[in-house]
Amino acid sequence: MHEADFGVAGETAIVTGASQGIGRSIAETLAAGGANVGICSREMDRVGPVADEINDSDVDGEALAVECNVREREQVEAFVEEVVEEFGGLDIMVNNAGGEFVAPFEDISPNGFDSILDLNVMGTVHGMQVAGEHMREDGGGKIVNVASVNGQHPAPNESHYSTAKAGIIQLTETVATEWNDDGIRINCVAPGLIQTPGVAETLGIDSEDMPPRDQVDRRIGYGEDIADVVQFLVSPAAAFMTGETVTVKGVPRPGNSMQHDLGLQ
Ligand SMILES: CCCCCCC/C=C/C(=O)SCCNC(=O)CCNC(=O)[C@H](O)C(C)(C)COP(=O)(O)OP(=O)(O)OC[C@H]1O[C@@H](n2cnc3c(N)ncnc32)[C@H](O)[C@@H]1OP(=O)(O)O
Ligand SMILES: NC(=O)C1=CN([C@@H]2O[C@H](COP(=O)(O)OP(=O)(O)OC[C@H]3O[C@@H](n4cnc5c(N)ncnc54)[C@H](OP(=O)(O)O)[C@@H]3O)[C@@H](O)[C@H]2O)C=CC1
Repeated sequence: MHEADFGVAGETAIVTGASQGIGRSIAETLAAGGANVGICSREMDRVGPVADEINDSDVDGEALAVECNVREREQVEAFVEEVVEEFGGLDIMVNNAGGEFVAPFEDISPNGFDSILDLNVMGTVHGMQVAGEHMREDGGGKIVNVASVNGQHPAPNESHYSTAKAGIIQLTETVATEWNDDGIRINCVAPGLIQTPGVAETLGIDSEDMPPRDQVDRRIGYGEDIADVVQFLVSPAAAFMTGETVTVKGVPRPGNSMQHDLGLQ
């Protein structure tokens, strides 16, 4: 009998942008699955407590928090090095840190457009290249990049962000073909609207009374909806998947009454 293996126990993972939101959910989920997690954000005061919470809990995985801005190559190199030294290797890299502001195309300055490309695309490039070097030396690994449905479908006032997230999808597909022989699987997750502090800040959407996860319509997503798919993608169960983008958006946009109520379709 075949039994599906979604396990990550004993592996070492890095999750960027894990002081809150989707990244925090991914880190907590992987740690609960027994992986040791290196987590970062731009401020130790914000990411440190997440590591403390994991380490004070009864999950099997341990956490190490490091202050790191993913837009700075040297900081990413130092972050990855510290995690490799602490936990003795690197098996999983989740490039989650990202963000946006919402503005019409004509109002976005060159520097504004560049800041979103730099954070989302170059932040992912740094994470992939630095982690990839360690993984190649160790005989392989798994990388998951966090894109967005905005990289797949047009939406007004998201030109910079959609361009960046579409770039992440192409980056995933292209590098997956290059690093296959190194034993590195690279996949991408494209979330729909997920309830996070960043969404509350950027879009003003804070759905406090969330329906349960087993209800697919009339709700936006939980961080755990993305974390569970990330764990699948880095697990042995996804051994035959690389270069793929998995969309996680609940009921397809035209039918999701919650997203309609929020004025998003
Ligand atoms: C139906 C399904 C739909 C799903 C939609 C889901 C969408 C969710 C997307 C998410 O990513 S959620 C998480 C979002 N959270 C955040 O993005 C955090 C909040 N944002 C920020 O912190 C910042 O905007 C940034 C993205 C991190 C950029 O930071 P940076 O430090 O690089 O920016 P600044 O130095 O402040 O500015 C650089 C440049 O950008 C211009 N700019 C900034 N904000 C705006 C704006 N609102 N409108 C126009 N331009 C803006 C700013 O003026 C600077 O340009 P110059 O003035 O120097 O030319
Ligand atoms: N929420 C949603 O609906 C969707 C989100 N996404 C994507 O999912 C990812 C996470 O989004 P979400 O959880 O909503 O975002 P949040 O804004 O809630 O959290 C973003 C996280 O990234 C960290 N971060 C931001 N910039 C940097 C940086 N330069 N270096 C290191 N860390 C950084 C923040 O930490 P700190 O501020 O402490 O540095 C924070 O931990 C992003 O890539 C986003 O684009 C995609 C589709 C939909």
